[in-house]
Amino acid sequence: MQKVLTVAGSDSGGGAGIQADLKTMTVHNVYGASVITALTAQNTLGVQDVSPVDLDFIASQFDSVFQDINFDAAKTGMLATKEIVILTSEKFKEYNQANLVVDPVMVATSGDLLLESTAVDAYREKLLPLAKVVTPNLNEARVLAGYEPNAEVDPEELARKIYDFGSEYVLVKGGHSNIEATVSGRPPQVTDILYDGKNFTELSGQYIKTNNTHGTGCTLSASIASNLALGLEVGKALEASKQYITRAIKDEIEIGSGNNPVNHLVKCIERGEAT
Ligand SMILES: Nc1ncnc2c1ncn2[C@@H]1O[C@H](COP(=O)(O)OP(=O)(O)OP(=O)(O)O)[C@@H](O)[C@H]1O
Ligand SMILES: Cc1ncc(CO)c(N)n1
Repeated sequence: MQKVLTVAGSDSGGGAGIQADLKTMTVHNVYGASVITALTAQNTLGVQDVSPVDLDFIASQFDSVFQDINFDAAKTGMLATKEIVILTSEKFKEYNQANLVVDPVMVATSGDLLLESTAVDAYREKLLPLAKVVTPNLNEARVLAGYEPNAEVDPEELARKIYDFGSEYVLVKGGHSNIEATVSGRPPQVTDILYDGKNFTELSGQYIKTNNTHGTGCTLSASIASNLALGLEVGKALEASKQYITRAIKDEIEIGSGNNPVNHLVKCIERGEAT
């Protein structure tokens, strides 16, 4: 069985972070393991508290899993502090991890901060050079590229600037763009752009008008890592993952009274395997 590692924070509410990643890996039929970087007290309404895990203990988790298990792919999510970004980069380098997907989580859907601002340089200098794919949303892309979070910048320009930090591919996600204002007469689409240093490829899917997008980014990056582990090349992995996240958003589930999570199990349900 293919094995995938997630290095991320715990979401007690179960919609994002480690919990989203392991569910997503499971429905992709790959084995998921985890290094937990931070604990969040969180639900569909927001993040009530955050406690980063002690740095030495994060290092112990890395050594435990890497000394025993060879991972076909890995992903990072919430890394919380500059020191955790640096440690994570060092461990991936030390253990020569291939197929690394970096989701540079900075802010939760609820608006709560999940990364200290001084960690951005560590992402640029240490982690991005090790990544196969980096998957910023528009705000994260602006910050990584050195702009203000709300600056009006062409996503292709952002992708070019981020590519220069050394990842093999950059996926700038379009989930937070003003989609409805840009469509005329055709079903609204949400488009992510993939850059490989030479060409741009658009990945489009149906836009779903909903606030229930808690965990979309985590779920997408866990799906990409799973598809890479299964042997798909990057373009095909992203196409499959885009289809999966669109279906997971569309299949709304009622969990709490705030921004509900996507349905990570949608693939299972469609295959009739969930029951
Ligand atoms: N309303 C929507 N309808 C359809 N697809 C969407 C919608 N919102 C986001 N997506 C898709 O979900 C994926 C994740 O994108 P998004 O921009 O939401 O990530 P994110 O902001 O990192 O997520 P998170 O809010 O979990 O941090 C992308 O493929 C994006 O196109
Ligand atoms: C633990 C965690 N990681 C990532 C996100 C981003 O959605 C979140 N809300 N919580």
